[in-house]
Amino acid sequence: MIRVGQGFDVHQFADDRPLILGGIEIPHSRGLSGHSDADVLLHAITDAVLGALGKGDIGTHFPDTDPEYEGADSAKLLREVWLMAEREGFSLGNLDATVIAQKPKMVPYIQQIRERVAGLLHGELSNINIKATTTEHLGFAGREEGIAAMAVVCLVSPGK
Ligand SMILES: Nc1ccn([C@@H]2O[C@H](COP(=O)(O)O)[C@@H](O)[C@H]2O)c(=O)n1
Ligand SMILES: C[C@@]1(CO)OP(=O)(O)OP(=O)(O)OC[C@H]1O
Repeated sequence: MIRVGQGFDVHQFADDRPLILGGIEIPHSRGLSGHSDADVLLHAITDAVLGALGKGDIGTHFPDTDPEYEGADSAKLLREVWLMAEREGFSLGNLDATVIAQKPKMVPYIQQIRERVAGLLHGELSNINIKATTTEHLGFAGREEGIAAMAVVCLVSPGK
C-alpha cells in the first residue's frame, strides 16, 4: 500500500530564541517563536506523516494549550507520530521538503538535516530530499518576518 501526505507550517521570527530547523540548531541572529521549539520544518514533516496516515494534524495531537508541549523538542513529536506509522506497518517511501526563507542560507546545513531526519524516520538518505528557496524578498518570508516549510511524504507498506 502507498499513502501520500503533505504538510505546511509557518513560524514568526523572534529575538532571543535559537533557530531550530530540521532537528538541528542553525547559527542565526534570531530564532522562531512558538509554543514548542518552533521547528517549522519538522512540523511540516509531522503534518505530512499524519496526513498520509489520515490522522489529523500536529495541533490535534499536541495542542499548543497543553503545558506538556511548552518548549517541546519537535523531534520527539515527530518520533511519536512516526511510531504510529511504524505500528501500522509503514516505512518511508520518500520525503521531499522545502524551507521557504530569505535567510539564513540553508545549503550548508542541508546534509546534516537530512541525516537527522533519516535517523528520526529510520529512512535512507537517498529517500530524503530537503531543499530551500527564498521568495526573492517578497511577502513575509522575503521581509524576514518568518519562515515557512512544506513537505510531502510517501509511506509504503508491504502487500495490497
Ligand atoms: N534560505 C535559503 C534559500 C535558498 N537557498 C539556496 O539558494 C538557491 C536559490 O534560491 P532562490 O530563492 O534564489 O531560487 C536555492 O535553490 C537553494 O539552493 C538556501 O540555501 N537557503
Ligand atoms: C507544536 C505545537 C505544540 O507545542 O506548538 P507550536 O510550536 O506553536 O507549533 P504550531 O505549528 O503552531 O502548532 C502545533 C502545536 O500545537
